[in-house]
Amino acid sequence: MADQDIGKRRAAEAALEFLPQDEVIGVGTGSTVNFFIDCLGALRQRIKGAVASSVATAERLQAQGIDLVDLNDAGTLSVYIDGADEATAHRQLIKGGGGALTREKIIAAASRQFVCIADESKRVGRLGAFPLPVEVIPMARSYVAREIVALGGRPVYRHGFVTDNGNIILDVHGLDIVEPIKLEQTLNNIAGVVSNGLFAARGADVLLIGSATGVQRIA
Ligand SMILES: O=C[C@H](O)[C@H](O)[C@H](O)COP(=O)(O)O
Repeated sequence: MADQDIGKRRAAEAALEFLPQDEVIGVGTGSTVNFFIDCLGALRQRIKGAVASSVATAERLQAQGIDLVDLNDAGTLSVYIDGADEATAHRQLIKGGGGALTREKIIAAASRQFVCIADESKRVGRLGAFPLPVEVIPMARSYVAREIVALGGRPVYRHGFVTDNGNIILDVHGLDIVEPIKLEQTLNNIAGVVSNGLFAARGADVLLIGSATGVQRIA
């Protein structure tokens, strides 16, 4: 197994410590979370079920025999486990490489604790080298792209990709993100933007960084 996958798996295994007893948990999307779901299968009796942040995650959870729960029926979740594309020591994140950012942000907001799992390649000093995903209502694509250019970004349309919500993604390159909370709000205020991949105002509560040598916990 490649070192990056070893790091993902170690972080995923470390997140099992945060599993509550007899409660519904939130589960994110991506290759790191897939390691977590695979471990969760053996512990499925311990939880009541899971709220999935994507169709792909829902299918993988079901394959492990884990009951799916609609967020509207779940109330506040005690814990949400998800990965990231970039993470800082302040636990601020870029997410959405897999296009699941909006449902991820909703579930994170509805959870008391957000545990982020990532391999060490995701750790950055400053956010923005990874193109920032922005989910946009299809008819607003050109308008939103122009507004993003005015902010200094270079939006690239993710061709052929439709989110689980029926929207499109603009991946924004060239942003040097000095004030992540401010930029997160500014992007959200553009008409037609559904959400963006900055998890800054509400970052992770716990960050588990896995590597070939172990897991670093940042809380
Ligand atoms: O939309 C996808 C999610 O935000 C993922 O958590 C993120 O892209 C990280 O994915 P991976 O674990 O595959 O690197």
